[in-house]
Amino acid sequence: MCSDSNSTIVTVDGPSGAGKGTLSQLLAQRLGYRLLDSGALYRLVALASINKAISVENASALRDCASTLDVEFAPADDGVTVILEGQDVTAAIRQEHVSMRASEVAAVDAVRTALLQRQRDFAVAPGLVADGRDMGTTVFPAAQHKFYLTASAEARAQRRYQQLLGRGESVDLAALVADIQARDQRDQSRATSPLRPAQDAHIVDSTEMSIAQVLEHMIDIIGV
Ligand SMILES: Nc1ncnc2c1ncn2[C@@H]1O[C@H](COP(=O)(O)OP(=O)(O)O)[C@@H](O)[C@H]1O
Ligand SMILES: Nc1ccn([C@@H]2O[C@H](COP(=O)(O)OP(=O)(O)O)[C@@H](O)[C@H]2O)c(=O)n1
Repeated sequence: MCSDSNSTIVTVDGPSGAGKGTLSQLLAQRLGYRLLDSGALYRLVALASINKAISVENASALRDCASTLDVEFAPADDGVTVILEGQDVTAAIRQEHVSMRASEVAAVDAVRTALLQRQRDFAVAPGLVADGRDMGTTVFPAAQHKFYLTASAEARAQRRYQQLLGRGESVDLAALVADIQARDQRDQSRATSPLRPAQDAHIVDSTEMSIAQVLEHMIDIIGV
């Protein structure tokens, strides 16, 4: 199942704005584990499909796009630089229209299948923190520690709003709430690997918790 059986896997799934990326990065640093941002892979397929004018109905072209993605994740001072076909797309893949397209291409079966082994290959010793929607259910069902991070839709939209403003993107809060609801709905209702907690996941609702509190709670559960 895992590409390296000496790898301890921690999965962090949940809806948009729940804090998965932030907490996964902090956990990976604290534990000395590698990080998989699986959402970035779906965002890359989305951006590549926009650049190549591939429609979301064209499953075979999307599959080809996903299976031939020429991507590099390069460590940087402020996180990770994402390079697609030689271009730095770190900021481009976080734009709101790319988020929406990502959830559309993520509903295409052939895209999910094409990305499966690529995600599993991230597992190396001593461990991996995997951030996404189906890490604990489909990609790493045998993971040792599974989390499902959530928060109220209002809190998640507010967090995302502040985050995008901070990056200098002009955003409309009402439109953002609608986008997040549409993505949640699409992610939860798709046929393959829908967003839902794994049976053995710890559910953490961070609506009333700070980032530091969530981190300590997760570390307590992992028991290190
Ligand atoms: N518990 C929390 N309290 C306040 N802000 C948070 C909390 N968790 C995350 N955030 C902030 O919310 C925003 C979205 O978090 P992020 O980790 O990108 O979520 P996700 O990966 O689940 O979409 C970030 O700006 C992050 O700093
Ligand atoms: N494991 C994953 C990760 C992301 N995705 C899709 O990719 C989109 C973007 O994921 P993301 O994790 O970068 O998004 P945010 O939670 O950061 O908003 C999601 O809305 C999902 O549709 C998925 O289907 N499966």
